[in-house]
Amino acid sequence: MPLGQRPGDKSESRYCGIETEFHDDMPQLLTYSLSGGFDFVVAPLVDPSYRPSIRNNNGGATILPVSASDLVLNPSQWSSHVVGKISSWIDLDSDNEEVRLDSEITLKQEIAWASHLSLQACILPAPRRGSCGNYARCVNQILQGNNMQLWLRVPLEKSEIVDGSTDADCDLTGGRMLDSWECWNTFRLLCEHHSQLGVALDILSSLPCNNSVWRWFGEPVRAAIVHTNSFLTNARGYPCLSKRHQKLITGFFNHSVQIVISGSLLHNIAGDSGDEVLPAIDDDSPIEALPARHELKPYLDYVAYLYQRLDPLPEQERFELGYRDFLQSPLQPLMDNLEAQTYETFEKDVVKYSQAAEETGRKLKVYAVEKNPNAVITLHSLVKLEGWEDAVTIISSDMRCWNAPEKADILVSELLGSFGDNELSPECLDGAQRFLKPDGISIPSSYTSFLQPVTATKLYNDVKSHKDLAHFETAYVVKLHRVARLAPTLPVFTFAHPEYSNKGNERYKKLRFEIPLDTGSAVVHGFAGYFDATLYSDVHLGIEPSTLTPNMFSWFPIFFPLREPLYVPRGSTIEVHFWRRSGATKVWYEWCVTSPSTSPIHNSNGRSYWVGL
Ligand SMILES: C[S@@+](CC[C@H](N)C(=O)[O-])C[C@H]1O[C@@H](n2cnc3c(N)ncnc32)[C@H](O)[C@@H]1O
Repeated sequence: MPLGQRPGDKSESRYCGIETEFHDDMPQLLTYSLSGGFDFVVAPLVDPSYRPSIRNNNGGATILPVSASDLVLNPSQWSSHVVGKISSWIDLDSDNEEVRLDSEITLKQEIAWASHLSLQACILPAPRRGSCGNYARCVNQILQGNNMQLWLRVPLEKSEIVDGSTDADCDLTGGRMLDSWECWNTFRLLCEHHSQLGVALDILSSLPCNNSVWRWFGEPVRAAIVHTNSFLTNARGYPCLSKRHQKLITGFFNHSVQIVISGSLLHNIAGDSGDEVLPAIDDDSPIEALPARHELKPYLDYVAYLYQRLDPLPEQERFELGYRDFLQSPLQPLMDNLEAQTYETFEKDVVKYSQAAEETGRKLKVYAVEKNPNAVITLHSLVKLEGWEDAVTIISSDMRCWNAPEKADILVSELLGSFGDNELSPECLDGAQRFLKPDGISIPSSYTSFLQPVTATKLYNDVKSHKDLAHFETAYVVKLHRVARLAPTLPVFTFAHPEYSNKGNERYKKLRFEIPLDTGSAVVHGFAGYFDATLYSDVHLGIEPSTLTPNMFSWFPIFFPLREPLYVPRGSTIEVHFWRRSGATKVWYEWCVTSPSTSPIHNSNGRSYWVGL
């Protein structure tokens, strides 16, 4: 039973699961959990006392002691209501060879059984030590030949590094406090960022600082396992969460992370009779109705309350849902001719036009210069429709080569891309300023691009799926959602108009991003880009996050990927170089990183991505 109705939210985060112990009557366990309101169980599939070597020592091939025959549920019930929990005793990096071998056999058997049952995902136990090479090798091997999602369990815990400690062979459950993100990062590096490898975060009573927590939102976190001991008690004795926990859970809802309740009942709620009878999962199910007041229902109710309390998604967000983290090629309005439906989308963005609208009280004479012959036809119809024939003259020409019959007071243009100058506004306006009076002005009068480093596993995997260099050296327009912004933006290139100096439009900028110390270490998959434009005087318009113009949807951010994810140790500075370069027929960007490690120069000579002049 989903947590509630939220218009537009079709994401996984509507569902809440429960972690259970091994139970040899899976149908009963499932009925109890589902009729208690949970949507799925995270359950061990095999008896935890099972050890392959003991079976072998006994000399007989016994069958795997599983929690239930596959026949007790149909495949769609298994798939939608059960997430497999791999035996937590396994230790693939143990010094004890027997434990190690038993662990490997068990892991493979359990995943094979889970695949047979059609489960969508299994949760892997947290690595027991910092050095987890053999565990990762086995998981990586499984990932090569299986469609199953594997979610590595890691605690969301404090990230202070004890002086002098090393990662190697440090017991994660022991006294020294390690950053659990490091453990995850090592594991996924060993597994080459496999797209089916995700994270299940254990949420405990204490939370690390905000920066450390929020870096997880760029990682493939699939489940948040909230322990009953992280709940506080309200005045009526019911479970509730601290403000910080509430904010975190809301963040999970917004990022399609499923909540799983784990642990035992720690709240003594007076008056809960527990004698309700609820129906079984569906009519043709073999599962019988049972007395079903689940003892952890108060925790579920509280999570549902947090979900239902969320504001409805604003209409714009709903409209943009399908674009979230979806890579698009930037438009090339100069080289290509835009289509009617692209213009239609632009024109729906009222905010963009109202920012520039001005009541002059003067009679205006307008030359509308458009190089797209198809758009020119539309413009003629529009002028007729509006009765503007006396005021507007339509010119079908490229502004760079049109010979204006008279000079203008104001040059109004709309040539900006997500990164400001990336649709070649500088080149077009330089060409057009010939027909501006010496004291004439341009709207916009200037624009600046901005960049910031981001963790964006989903985008990285999407770029990587093309299996070529060119896609790693291309900029994409994308509605960023599952990303962690690791530092405030920094300005990159500024262009002002009219521009009478001869400095040209090539640019170079070196940027240094300081990652806050309390973030801990992080990984950078690329750089998010934005722009801010000064239209005139103090009127601005843009998508730079700290100053963005509300309710505007014409521009999503731009994303410049890195060929290899950049590991950024705690307290590091990221040094990035960006170039805007041009040739006879094209303009392009090149970029690289020189600290904390060095990347190749991306898109050298515009070999992979360029904008046509
Ligand atoms: C971003 S669109 C403007 C959309 C328009 N404001 C609307 O809402 O429909 C940029 C327009 O400028 C035109 N354009 C780009 N470069 C040009 C140039 N050098 N000369 C004339 N028109 C140009 C494109 O064909 C396109 O129609």
